Amino acid sequence: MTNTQVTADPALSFEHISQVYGGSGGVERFVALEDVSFEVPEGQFIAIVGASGCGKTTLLNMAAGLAEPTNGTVLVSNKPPRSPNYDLGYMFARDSLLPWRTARKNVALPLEARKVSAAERKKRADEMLALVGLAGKEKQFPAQLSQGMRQRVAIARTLVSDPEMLLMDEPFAALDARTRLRMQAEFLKIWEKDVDAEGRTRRTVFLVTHDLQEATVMADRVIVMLPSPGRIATDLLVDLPRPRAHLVDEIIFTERFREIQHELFEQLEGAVASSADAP
Ligand SMILES: Nc1ncnc2c1ncn2[C@@H]1O[C@H](COP(=O)(O)OP(=O)(O)OP(=O)(O)O)[C@@H](O)[C@H]1O
Repeated sequence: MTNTQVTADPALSFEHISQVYGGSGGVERFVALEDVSFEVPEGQFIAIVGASGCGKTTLLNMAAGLAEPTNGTVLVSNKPPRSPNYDLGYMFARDSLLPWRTARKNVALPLEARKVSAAERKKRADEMLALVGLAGKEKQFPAQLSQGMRQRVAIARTLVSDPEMLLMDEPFAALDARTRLRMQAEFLKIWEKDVDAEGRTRRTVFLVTHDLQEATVMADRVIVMLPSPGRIATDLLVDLPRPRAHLVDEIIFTERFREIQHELFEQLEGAVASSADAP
């Protein structure tokens, strides 16, 4: 089940990436990433899991054009990453909504940067809010919404500009377990519906998470990383049915789900054990 898929035209590619901090001026040398290579085909949902400090966010920042590797090449749609890149959508743990803006105006924010007209912004923001089940809440401020609702506003904002790729860093980490599972299902419902003429999902997703269940429930493929130095331990295809948004509550109790969790957990545990053994 190890994934060795290489496509002619990947949405995202990391080639022999290393990231080294310090090593001069008395600052101790620290290898954050060592020879990390993988490609993400267009439309794939990939999750990166691993212990704290193994370089997950650094990889995401490289894709966003916010960090440059010490060595190696990162390509986004076959081009060097750039920032800002309006073809990318971002989602983080904290919903990062602006408290002084209504739900509608928060969702419309990425469209302002693109100079979309006010009327069109309102129309598209309201459509997205309806899609995430928040019709009628357009004029509410974040403080007037529940945490789950605020996260839905954040999903709507991420998708409103129709980005080709989504970069998500612990997007549901701030939610309680029940709400998290519901938001994962709601996100999948929208993402799985968004297909091309051949029925393939259109949008590539790069998800960084600590949560093995979240990775397995949502992704097509999971990469487990080891820390010190950050490197790939395993690369696993998740052969659970798609679409699975409507199955999320059942899938987590299936035998196959448990097997995948077990395999990922063993890799992660191995990582923890090997770093504990290190001098
Ligand atoms: N500017 C920097 N200078 C020195 N070390 C850094 C710098 N940025 C990141 N690091 C180190 O690089 C390693 C990887 O960081 P990164 O944030 O990518 O890890 P992560 O896997 O996302 O961790 P977490 O799950 O805790 O968010 C960490 O050990 C971090 O301390």
